[in-house]
Amino acid sequence: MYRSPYGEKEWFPDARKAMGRNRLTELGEQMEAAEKKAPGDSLAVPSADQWTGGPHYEALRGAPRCSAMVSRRRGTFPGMRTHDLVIVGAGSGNAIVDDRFSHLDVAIVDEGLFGGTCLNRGCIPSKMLVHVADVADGVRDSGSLGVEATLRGVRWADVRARVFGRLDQEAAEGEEGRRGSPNVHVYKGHARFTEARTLLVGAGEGAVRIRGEQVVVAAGSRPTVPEPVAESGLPYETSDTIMRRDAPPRHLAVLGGGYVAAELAHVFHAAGSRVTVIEQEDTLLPAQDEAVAAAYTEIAADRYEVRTGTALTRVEGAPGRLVLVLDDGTTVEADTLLVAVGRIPNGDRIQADRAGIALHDDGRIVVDAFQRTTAIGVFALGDVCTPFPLKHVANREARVVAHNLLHADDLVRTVHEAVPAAVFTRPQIAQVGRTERECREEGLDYTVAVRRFSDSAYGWALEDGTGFCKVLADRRTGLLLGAHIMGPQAATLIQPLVVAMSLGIDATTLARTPYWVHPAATEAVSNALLDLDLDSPTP
Ligand SMILES: Cc1cc2nc3c(=O)[nH]c(=O)nc-3n(C[C@H](O)[C@H](O)[C@H](O)COP(=O)(O)OP(=O)(O)OC[C@H]3O[C@@H](n4cnc5c(N)ncnc54)[C@H](O)[C@@H]3O)c2cc1C
Ligand SMILES: NC(=O)c1ccc[n+]([C@@H]2O[C@H](COP(=O)([O-])OP(=O)(O)OC[C@H]3O[C@@H](n4cnc5c(N)ncnc54)[C@H](O)[C@@H]3O)[C@@H](O)[C@H]2O)c1
Repeated sequence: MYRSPYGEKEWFPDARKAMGRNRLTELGEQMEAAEKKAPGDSLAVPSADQWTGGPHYEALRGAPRCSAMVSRRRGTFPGMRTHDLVIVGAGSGNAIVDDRFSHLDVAIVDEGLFGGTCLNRGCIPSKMLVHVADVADGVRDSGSLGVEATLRGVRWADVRARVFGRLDQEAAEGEEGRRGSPNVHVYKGHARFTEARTLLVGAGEGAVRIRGEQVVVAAGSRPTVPEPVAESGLPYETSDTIMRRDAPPRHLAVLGGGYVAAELAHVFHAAGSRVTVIEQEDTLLPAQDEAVAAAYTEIAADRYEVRTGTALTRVEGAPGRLVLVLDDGTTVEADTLLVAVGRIPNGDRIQADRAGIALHDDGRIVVDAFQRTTAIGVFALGDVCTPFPLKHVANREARVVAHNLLHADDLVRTVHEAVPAAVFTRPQIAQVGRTERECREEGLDYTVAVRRFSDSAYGWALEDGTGFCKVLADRRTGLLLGAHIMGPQAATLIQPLVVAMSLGIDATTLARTPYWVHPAATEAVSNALLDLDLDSPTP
């Protein structure tokens, strides 16, 4: 008998019941043979032929019409509701359903607000607050431009009301819109699998069992809380909570020096908080290119108290008078602690094993290039599975899943090449492709060029002293390997470099073929490209 990768548990029990033992055994043997040939995570996912399009998938697609399933549809198992499609997670998962799905009976399940992390506690509120911080700091720094202006303060309560007044309304309207849709059923509650493509939503007497012919898991991720913080029993904030505070902290200690720390330290510093950032690595933003990490750490140290190369041992004190004890023997006293040390995918909260859905060691759901999990009929997308926990990636994966749900015989892949990212701090930071360290570690024959904003006319206008564009290219082909920008509007300036990397346009062609507006900040980009020392530059 076939033993699944999940131990004794049968891999697809309902299909097994519906189709009989032989076909499942055959499928299992094929998977075992594939695993022996090339072991690894990706092989835990059934091949395209096994999953869709092939004879096995056709048999499984037929499964709902088999007698066992039909009897369920007729209500042999009272309480079970069946749908053509069940989506767990109304963040990026909610974006799947459009007019193409109007012929299907769709269920959307969420235990929280529609719009998920991005709308309610992530990208959008943080960027709305960062813009306020940019304006406030712009006023503070305006003296260097010869403008006499004094910042009288940031009206936090008004800012918060404006930001969340708008976003809460968006979330509520998003849910109402779905509830009003004739083919969509909304379930509110925590969902976990009980068996293949079957979920229990909610708890206790109100719990509902639902089943999908196809299921999409878009359950996102949550902030990691390290043990010393959790065990202290003392209050702490995460990105989920801190943006909705009544007032900025007097002294905010931020544990972690990554994305969330860089953005929210900027927000609260601009709003009047004193800020201390604690990062276990030797620089802030340690995952960035070394030039960016070093430059940003220096800038941050001018504004905040920065403790790098040290980890938190324990939290003492009392609410509002926290004492963070660090492993270098020092302490930080603060009234508020923001925990910003990364996020955990929510795959561990859905009883994935009961549905035959495999997880990576880091908790992400295993998916193949078509976003298919190891369980037939179950897709995943976004933070719960992706190696790039970013909203534009979740959106792309949602588009791929939407297509693949409807076109089992013409699947499309998610391409994770040239994924850009931006840190919306002051100054902005953006990146695409490899860091210089990655180029070195991969032994690539690369060349690098750096152009400072202060070398271009627009940099003079900005009186910018810290911004730069760093580009890395393959010396022989001239193709870009990576790009890193720190400075005003870096998140926008990176885009031509993303386009070039995605479309295979070499650095010289990019610099010389299109016109670049003079005297715009983009000249720092075009000039960095022209500075590359390439073996065979195109004319
Ligand atoms: C502070 C912050 C700022 C960010 N800024 C940016 C940015 O500027 N740009 C960017 O690209 N990315 C940013 N991100 C990352 C981005 O928010 C995420 O990558 C993206 O929102 C993930 O989308 P998702 O659909 O995978 O998950 P989510 O949006 O988290 O959606 C998951 C949904 O599933 C629900 N759910 C989870 N488990 C269950 C369950 N068992 N049952 C029922 N419902 C469940 C949740 O309630 C949630 O609504 C930021 C993140 C944070 C925290
Ligand atoms: N602008 C954006 O796109 C944006 C903004 C915010 C968040 N995000 C997403 O959310 C994710 C989570 O953000 P984040 O800032 O929480 O994580 P992160 O991975 O960006 O940074 C976490 C930092 O905490 C440090 N760290 C870990 N444990 C620590 C400890 N015990 N003590 C001190 N330092 C510790 C790590 O070395 C790392 O530098 C990001 O990876 C990103 O995908 C994106």
